[in-house]
Amino acid sequence: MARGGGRGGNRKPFRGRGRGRGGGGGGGGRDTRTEPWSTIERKNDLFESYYRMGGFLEESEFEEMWKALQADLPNSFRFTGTKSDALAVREIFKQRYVPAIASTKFEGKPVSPPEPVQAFPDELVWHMKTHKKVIRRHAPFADFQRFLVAEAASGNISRQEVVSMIPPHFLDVKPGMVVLDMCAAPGSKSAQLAEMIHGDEEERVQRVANGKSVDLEDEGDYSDDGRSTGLLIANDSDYKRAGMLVHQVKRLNFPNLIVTQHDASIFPSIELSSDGQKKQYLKFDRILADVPCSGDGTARKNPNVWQKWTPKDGTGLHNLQLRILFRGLQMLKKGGRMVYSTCSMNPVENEAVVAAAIEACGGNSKIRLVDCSNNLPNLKRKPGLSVWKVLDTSSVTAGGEKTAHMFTNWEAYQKAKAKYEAEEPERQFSTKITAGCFPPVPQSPEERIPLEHCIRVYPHLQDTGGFFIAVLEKLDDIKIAQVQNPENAAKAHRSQTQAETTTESSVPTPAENVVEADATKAEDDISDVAAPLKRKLEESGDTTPPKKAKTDEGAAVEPTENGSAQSSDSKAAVNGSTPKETRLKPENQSQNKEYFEYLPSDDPTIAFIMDFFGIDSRFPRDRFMVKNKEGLSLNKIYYTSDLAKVIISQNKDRGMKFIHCGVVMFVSHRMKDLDRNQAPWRLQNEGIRILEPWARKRIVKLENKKTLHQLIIEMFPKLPKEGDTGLGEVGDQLQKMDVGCCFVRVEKDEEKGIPFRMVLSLWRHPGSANLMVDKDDRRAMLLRLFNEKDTEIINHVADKAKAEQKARDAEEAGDVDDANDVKPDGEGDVSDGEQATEAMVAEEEEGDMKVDIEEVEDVKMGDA
Ligand SMILES: C[S@@+](CC[C@H](N)C(=O)[O-])C[C@H]1O[C@@H](n2cnc3c(N)ncnc32)[C@H](O)[C@@H]1O
Repeated sequence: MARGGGRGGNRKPFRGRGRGRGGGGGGGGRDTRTEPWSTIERKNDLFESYYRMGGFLEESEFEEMWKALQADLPNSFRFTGTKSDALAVREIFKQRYVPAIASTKFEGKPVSPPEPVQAFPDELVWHMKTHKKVIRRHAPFADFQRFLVAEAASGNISRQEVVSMIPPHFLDVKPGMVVLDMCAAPGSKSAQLAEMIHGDEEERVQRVANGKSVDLEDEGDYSDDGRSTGLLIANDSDYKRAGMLVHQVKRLNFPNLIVTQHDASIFPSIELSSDGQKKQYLKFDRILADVPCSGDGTARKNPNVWQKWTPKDGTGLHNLQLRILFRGLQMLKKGGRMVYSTCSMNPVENEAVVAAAIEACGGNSKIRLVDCSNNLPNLKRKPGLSVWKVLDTSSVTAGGEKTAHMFTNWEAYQKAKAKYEAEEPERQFSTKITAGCFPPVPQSPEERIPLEHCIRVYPHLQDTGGFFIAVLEKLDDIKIAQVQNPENAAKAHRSQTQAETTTESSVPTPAENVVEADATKAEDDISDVAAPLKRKLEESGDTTPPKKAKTDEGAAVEPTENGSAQSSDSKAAVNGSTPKETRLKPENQSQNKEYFEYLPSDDPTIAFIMDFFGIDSRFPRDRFMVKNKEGLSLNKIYYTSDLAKVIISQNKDRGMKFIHCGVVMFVSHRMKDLDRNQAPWRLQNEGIRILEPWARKRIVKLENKKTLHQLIIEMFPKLPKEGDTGLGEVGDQLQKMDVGCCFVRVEKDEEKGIPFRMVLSLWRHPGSANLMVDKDDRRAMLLRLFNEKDTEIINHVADKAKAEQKARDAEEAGDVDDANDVKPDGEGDVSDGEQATEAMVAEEEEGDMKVDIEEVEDVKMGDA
């Protein structure tokens, strides 16, 4: 992973909230409770009755599952990044913290230590029973908690739920692939996908840059001098959640990543450069649709499920889920793979959606439901369902009476509804149930969709939440006739086949499990079979239908399989009207718009920087981007991959909502008297590891752990012009170097206690040197590399400035106003905070190279 600052770097965790299955319904929506989770009664009769009577599991296993669903969820996390780095951090964890926790007692009882989750390879995923609140608050876990916080902030571990880690594993992503994550916020799965696309890029680039050959036996496309040519587009329709996604993926320092904000069900077709004749559109090798869902599989951590579960959560989302899956299948390459997942156990949101989408695409000959029993063989799972029941509640407005009904097929539902409408017209039924919510009824064995290939993960199987995964492969192009209306296509298909097969289904239905609300039965019969379900429901329990897909002004232009433009306006599709041809509207340049402007390959600033650091000519000069309207290299210069550049350049004025792309590689070190092009630029931790293999100048080799320790704990240590610097091997090299930024290269050396390779950025001042790593990351490095948690970090410049300021304040006013204290490593953007400190040093040490402090302050307010 192209992380900056070795395993330190400029990564801040997003501190906003991101719980729940955003965009989903009441059950799994955001956790908005005010009362403590431990006091919430984990009971909901309707919820329990549906899963107990629905024939999901044998009775005894159901009891086990339900008990697990009511228990607290174990803590879990995974080690992230390139495999070698992740394994190194994992070893530190295993050697230092696991034994310590194993010997800990909490409230007099031994604590069960963290354990690797066997479903995942290489012991990279761990879970622990002790509740995270206990770990956070109680002394015996303080060191472990410090480790978790520091490594999460540094991006070396991701605190993610175990089941949420599963879908990317089934997607089988290889470096070089083009991947779309349709509903990506807050981004934990996007992070996994990005890591997979990245592969072992750094090792490969180092080999190429050093004149060695790339190992061609490995899978992946490394034609770009070892760099991964792959790309991830992470999308979310929700503005705020898309913001969370940006914060999450920024930490990855991945130049092959674009964040967009679109309704996934009408995700726009992405234009590639035209070949002069007809337009080319991007098709994806892999697509993940981790769709908004009711989230009833999250009941172990989400009290809303217990308090508000209603079948309407699932039925209300079925149509949106279907449209998203269908749109994904349209955009998939022939031969490509798509994963559909939810954290709901409800078949209406799962198998029903998968079956309806396959039918809408033209059946098994077009889309194959992949049998993944050999993937993640240690994952305990249950097969997908081929038969299920649909639960609905009807209500009588006047008395507020609500009754639950279970239906086994569409025809029975329609009959029951017709009967009620005739006999009890005041009773309101859900309008959301459609034919597609019911099990498919194939007309021939060939038509049967092997829904058992879907994967159900229940809470009791490996002590997790509940989850559903289906893996689909596109075998053939979807013809225009099918590119119309997924819901109507499925409905028409089901109506026809069910009318023909209601009495004799070709899919055997286990009679003993059927609880059928059939209009041919008397009302009393319905009451009998559904007795446990028939009850008055609290008004609050039957929530309004879940949030719908946001409308999207720019509707999609769908390139059909043969390349012509064909509308896929899915709103029209849902309404049953003929889809209109609509196009992305070119967006006006507005105040809020993010600008993505590429610099020309002969840009003089780039030429200067490349020369300053001696960057090999094989490093591309045409992928640098700035984020100002004028396209000027002012404060920050970003780097993106080639494909990201093509996509951004070709589509930014077509109405596509790009909200993030690029890794900050250089930030200007402004100096008043120097031309901008001649001013030295800072290497940013975000991009340093992408550039470093190609650098031939301004490289400092750090070999001793002691020197590293000193550079971490001392900010701005003195660097005398001659004689002993006190900075070990690094001091000698710095003495021979001009003022400006440089790479500090630290090679992995287990004997010396350096567990992985690091690349850090350092500014050489006339009289001092400073690692450009902020205090939090310095502390994280001390903990990780030296197991030191209390070592003080000395900032020579800030200490001096603070003392001077204090003296002035005392002299002038007496009272010191804390708010005006010099804050050398500001709270906000790390690099900007560093810049202010560097500015102070420059002013003091660099004399005539005066830093324009006002400009630096401007940068802090909002950089272009
Ligand atoms: C289950 S969450 C995704 C979790 C995410 N994959 C992860 O692993 O962090 C579902 C997401 O879908 C988004 N969403 C809801 N409706 C959508 C739509 N029509 N198009 C795209 N995203 C949508 C929600 O904002 C929410 O962030």
